[in-house]
Amino acid sequence: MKRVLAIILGGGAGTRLYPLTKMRAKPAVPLAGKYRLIDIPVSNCINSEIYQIYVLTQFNSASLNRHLSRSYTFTGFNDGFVEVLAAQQTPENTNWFQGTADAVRQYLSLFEECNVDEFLILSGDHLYRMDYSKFVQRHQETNADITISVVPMDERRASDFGLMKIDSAGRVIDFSEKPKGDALTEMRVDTSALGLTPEDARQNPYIASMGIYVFKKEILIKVLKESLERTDFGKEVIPDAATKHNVQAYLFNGYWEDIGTIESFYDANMALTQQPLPPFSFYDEKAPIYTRPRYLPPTKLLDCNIKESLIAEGCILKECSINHSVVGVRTRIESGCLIEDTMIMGADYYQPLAERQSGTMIYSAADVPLGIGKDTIIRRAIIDKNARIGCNVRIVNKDNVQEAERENLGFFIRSGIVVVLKGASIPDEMVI
Ligand SMILES: Nc1ncnc2c1ncn2[C@@H]1O[C@H](COP(=O)(O)OP(=O)(O)O[C@H]2O[C@H](CO)[C@@H](O)[C@H](O)[C@H]2O)[C@@H](O)[C@H]1O
Repeated sequence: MKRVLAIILGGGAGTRLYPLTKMRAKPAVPLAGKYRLIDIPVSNCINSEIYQIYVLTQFNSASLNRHLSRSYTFTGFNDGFVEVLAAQQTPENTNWFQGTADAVRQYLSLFEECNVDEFLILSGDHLYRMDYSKFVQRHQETNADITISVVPMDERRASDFGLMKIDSAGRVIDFSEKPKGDALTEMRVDTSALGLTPEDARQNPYIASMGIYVFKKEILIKVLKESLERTDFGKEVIPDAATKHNVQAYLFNGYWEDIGTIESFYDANMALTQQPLPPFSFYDEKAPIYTRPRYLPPTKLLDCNIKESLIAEGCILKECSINHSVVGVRTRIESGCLIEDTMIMGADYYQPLAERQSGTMIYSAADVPLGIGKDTIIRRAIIDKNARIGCNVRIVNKDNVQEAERENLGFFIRSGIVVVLKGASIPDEMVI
């Protein structure tokens, strides 16, 4: 796939995943204990032999650059790269990216210079494994101007997506972005035409866009240059293109989740612990998900009771119970803790022993040692990196709150899930 350039949409203002995006660009949000969101589309590209990859982000965080430069260094024998392009002020443009199409438009002159035939536009917040070479091949075979990857969708979630109608040759003849009410019903189709069984077609009567596209190079340039007021692919560019160009649908058969909200991100991480078969597995020798090599020591488990959980490398876990949880790199959990239905992202460094011991007499929240202190109970939470959680803390959402912003206390509650902020200190005995 030498003649394909991948452009990954790495996130706008980052409000949907806030507070995980408080201190980092969305593609740098940690996933599954040792990866970051950006590892998914980048690994899919590498496994599909696409090595020229740009990542568009609204802001350029140090952790994203560090991660990409340490993870994806291609050898000098090919022209591969993974590079971040951040929204920037220029004399011609003083605005941030106004939407997905605008983000691509602002770097169009750079993309125009690339010696490729197709642009592959991807999202930075999806969990799936896909061979893009089949997607591109289908695009070429149908001589499409644009090809949209699609999945069948059920009634409950359909209005969160761009929906389409297609003709018998797979050509998109109508596209509606996130329709509601009558407009939603109007987009119902018989998906058995896509090869679904009658039962599956009844349960999934919509064709949803995955928000990932293959564009012929000249078509992307044309549609972005012809009407500058169109700033979003799903809302404006694609619906308009469907009336003028050969826009094709490519059916993706496999697990795919948009994990761009706190709830869907949490659910996707929890689903990784599902037994016997999680819907997505990081273990696939033929198509691995890559990340940064860290050379961490093996995890130490001292008399722990662990069920249906993922434990990353370099952790030290003492006499604790962990159930249905994801525990990230370098996590330290002291004795007597109970962790359930929780994602702990881990730590970026080990705290020196002397510093941890000085924390045995805790005078302020800042003195709480890194990790999770003795006898603490955590349920249905996300604990961001480098958090310091004291002893005998309860993070259980005791009042069953759905939404709360307690930034000064070190946590948020989003969709009933407690999110402890990166680097936050939660003092001994605190109950959330
Ligand atoms: N200003 C910006 N700069 C850089 N990146 C940005 C950006 N704004 C958003 N992004 C990124 O672009 C991707 C698409 O995000 P959007 O919020 O625009 O679309 P949404 O996911 O709602 O719908 C889209 O994806 C769903 C599938 O999830 C489709 O059904 C629907 O038609 C399609 O519009 C995400 O990865 C997001 O982080």
